Amino acid sequence: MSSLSRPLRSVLYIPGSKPRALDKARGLPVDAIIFDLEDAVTVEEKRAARDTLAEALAQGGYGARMKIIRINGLDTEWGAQDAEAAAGMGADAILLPKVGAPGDLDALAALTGDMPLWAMMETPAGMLNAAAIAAHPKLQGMVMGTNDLAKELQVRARPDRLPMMTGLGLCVLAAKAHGIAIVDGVYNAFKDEEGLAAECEQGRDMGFDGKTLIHPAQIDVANTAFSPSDAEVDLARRQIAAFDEVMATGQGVAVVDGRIVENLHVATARETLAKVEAINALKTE
Ligand SMILES: CC(C)(COP(=O)(O)OP(=O)(O)OC[C@H]1O[C@@H](n2cnc3c(N)ncnc32)[C@H](O)[C@@H]1OP(=O)(O)O)[C@@H](O)C(=O)NCCC(=O)NCCSC(=O)C[C@H](O)C(=O)O
Ligand SMILES: [Mg+2]
Repeated sequence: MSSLSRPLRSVLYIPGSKPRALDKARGLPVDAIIFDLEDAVTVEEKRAARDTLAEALAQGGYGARMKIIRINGLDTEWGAQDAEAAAGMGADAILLPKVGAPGDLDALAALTGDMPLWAMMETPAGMLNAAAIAAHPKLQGMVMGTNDLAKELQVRARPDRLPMMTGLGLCVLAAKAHGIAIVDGVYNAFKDEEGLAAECEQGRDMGFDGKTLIHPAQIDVANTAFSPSDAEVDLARRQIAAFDEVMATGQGVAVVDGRIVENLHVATARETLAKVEAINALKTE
């Protein structure tokens, strides 16, 4: 399944250094896991985390969840060895932090061969170069790094994320223009369900495929927010049925709930139903 066709509602970071969390993740209802060797791992644990992670992945048990390994930057003492090791761990993709330009991905690809790549979008240069980064032939997905971005931009945290909007919007545009996946940044207050739900809804409305998470308590909120609601599914079915009906009479526009339905709306409706099917398929795998 390509990154675009698989559900990415909930994407959980797991520190590669924590065997208990690595084990727990085997039973968590997440769509994807980011096995982290970067910020969630202390300097002292960096090398050992690589081995701990390799063991956990060799043992398996992560089912249909997408497996992404976040390595350290290639400008660090661990990056190159992380990249070479990660390429052999059976993951679905390798995620490079702080991507500023397509050349950063070329450097990674030279170490990881045919592995699909993902990019952390979390620097001002990354925002300005988002379109060129998204166009990289090996790139299959982007992850917003809103903590690093806030630090670099020296902005204040606000519930409406206004200071982030330009960057978030540029990255969504870039990902959509190049047909790759894009996942929103983390919500740090992991015990604040209401705040998380509001931020998930904002991300969903902006076109993100899902949310990156830091704690299991955040999974249900993200899965709900990024799944089509019952009302959306019902509307999609009625739009398709109404459009089929008018088409049979030689017309190209139907009306449902007082709004026009044309072939582009039917395409969106079909995507909604396909998403539900993909989510259900994940549950049964
Ligand atoms: C935030 C935490 C440090 C909290 O940990 P802890 O105090 O252990 O939480 P709990 O006691 O509530 O944990 C309950 C059980 O859940 C397991 N657990 C906790 N977190 C995870 C997880 N992420 N994945 C899997 N399992 C998890 C615990 O092991 C407990 O299990 P059990 O003992 O069996 O009951 C901790 O949640 C944590 O470390 N989270 C990850 C932090 C992280 O990954 N940070 C880096 C990513 S964020 C980032 O870098 C984004 C980006 O780059 C940017 O710039 O924005
Ligand atoms: Mg970061």
